[in-house]
Amino acid sequence: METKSSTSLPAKKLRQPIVCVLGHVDHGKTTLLDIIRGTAVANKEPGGITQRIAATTVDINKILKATEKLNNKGMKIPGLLFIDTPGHVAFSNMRARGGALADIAVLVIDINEGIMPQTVESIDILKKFKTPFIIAANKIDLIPFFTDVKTNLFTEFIRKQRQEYVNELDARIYNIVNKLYEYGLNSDRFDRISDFTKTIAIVPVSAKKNIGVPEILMVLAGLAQRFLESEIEYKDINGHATIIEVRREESAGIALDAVLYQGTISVGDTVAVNTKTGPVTTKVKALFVNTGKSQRSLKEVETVSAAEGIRVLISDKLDVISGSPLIVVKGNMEQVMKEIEEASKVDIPLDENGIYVKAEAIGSLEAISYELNKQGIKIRAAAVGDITKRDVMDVQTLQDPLNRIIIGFNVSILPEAKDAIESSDVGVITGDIIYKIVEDTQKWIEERKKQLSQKRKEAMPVPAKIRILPQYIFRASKPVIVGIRVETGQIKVGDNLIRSDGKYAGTIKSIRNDEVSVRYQDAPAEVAVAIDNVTLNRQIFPDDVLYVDIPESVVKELRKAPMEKEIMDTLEEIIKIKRKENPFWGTKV
Ligand SMILES: Nc1nc2c(ncn2[C@@H]2O[C@H](COP(=O)(O)OP(=O)(O)OP(=O)(O)O)[C@@H](O)[C@H]2O)c(=O)[nH]1
Repeated sequence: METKSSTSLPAKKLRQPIVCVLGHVDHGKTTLLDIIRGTAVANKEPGGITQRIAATTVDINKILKATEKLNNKGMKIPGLLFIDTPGHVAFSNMRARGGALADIAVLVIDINEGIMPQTVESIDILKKFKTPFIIAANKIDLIPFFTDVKTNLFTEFIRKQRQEYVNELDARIYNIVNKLYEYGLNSDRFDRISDFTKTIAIVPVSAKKNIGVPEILMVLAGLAQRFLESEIEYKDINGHATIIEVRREESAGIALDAVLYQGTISVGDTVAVNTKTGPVTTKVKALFVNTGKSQRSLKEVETVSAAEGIRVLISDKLDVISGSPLIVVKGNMEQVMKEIEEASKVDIPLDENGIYVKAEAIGSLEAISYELNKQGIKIRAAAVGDITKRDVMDVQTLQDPLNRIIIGFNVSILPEAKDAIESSDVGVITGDIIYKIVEDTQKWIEERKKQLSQKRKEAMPVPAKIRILPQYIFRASKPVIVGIRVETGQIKVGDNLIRSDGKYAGTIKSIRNDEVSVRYQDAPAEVAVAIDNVTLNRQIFPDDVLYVDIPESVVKELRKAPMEKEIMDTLEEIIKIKRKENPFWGTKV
């Protein structure tokens, strides 16, 4: 028998773990969330959901009741707080303590469709934030041989299914398990897991038929209190919240819908928030929370403790940035301001040669940038906000035509920017689905590369740099035939070559790419070329770097109609070579 000694620590007071639901479009995030929150009915009423604030509590008593037939002993959490906006973009926009606001997540996967692009994006984001998650394998009612059973428990439901159904279900689960393994994740059906720290739990559910929700609650609660105890310990400190939505209400002024994730907030408190012009303080005029009973009305309160969805009426008309923190100031102004600035920093690797990205909030800016980077697309600048005329004008002046593109994720194009776009060669791609934007951007870049190459063919010589590949020497003279790598620019039949000391290095007689004779070849590529008027190991050598000779007469023109950055860099290298002999080379018209 366990006896409590007088020295044992008092049990930690836990706050509700904050839960976010993520997943691919149409896999059932909203339906599942509705069932869990018990808001399915309210949601169908017009405007029903709009009256609610940011997050919904599922009380521990409700959880205990739903899971009473399962082994639900020892639940210490006061409930679960579900963020009302599902999706990985919302998830990454909601920050707290330099990480994600949500302590834990439910990744919804349509069991019949498996892993889809937004499932992968969700996994990427969950990994990045190190957020523990479980998988709701949804739509199990669409699996062949399904028999409707009047129960909400998956555990009971599965016992009453035919063997054919059980096999079909397992086959689908193993599909998911195998696919997740490719992403470096170990997973299994929740009732076959012994160590939840090492294996991600897959809970089969039907949101539509309300099967498996008790198990979802059970696994979530167990996971949270076992592995997140330090994170979800309630601390009696100044209130910390994350703003989810900023409402500008004519009569009441500015209302901030937020999730209070730590400490306490009261009417009359001074709070710090981030605005478009930097962090400022204001006062709490009024506070509201969701009422437990009706889904449609709010309750005015004097004070609230974490974790809770709150609406904060503030006393000043401020341009508050959503996704940013709201922190109660209690004689620690400097530290609070620092915390707010820290939370507003954007963490995106930038490159001076890259594209421009805009998004509605810092989190989504990072999410889209991460996915673009993953595809090798570099980013020059990233900012929060709609696409303005100024953005278009700035991008228009960039040297490299491949950088003249603006990506807008969940933002609008302002009217005057639209005119500017029409009268420029700036490409604009907007949307609200990350993988579509990434695909469209790749297409745009390919298309522009083609156009540029086409233009080059029609016009003047293009600066290019090639390297002879010593392992592909086919003939040493009359003509030299060697394999080369076109490193930058474009070579064409008839181009004269020079060495890096400026000496003549022959003329390209022919180009073969994969057994096919071509007149032009763009970088990057490896091709065979025949070079006239030189002998290998006399004027040119294996491993030599050679350049296409550019007539002085076209230098100015090339600079006026700039091409991709790497080609312009090659032009500069050629100019340097030429200037060793003639310091004024390329300065004349
Ligand atoms: N048969 C079946 N249909 C389901 C189930 N869950 C959701 N659906 C249906 O799937 C469709 C998409 O469900 P949603 O809940 O809107 O999916 P979502 O992931 O929130 O979609 P977005 O908000 O568009 O990203 C709807 O038609 C639902 O009725 C389920 O368990 N079984």
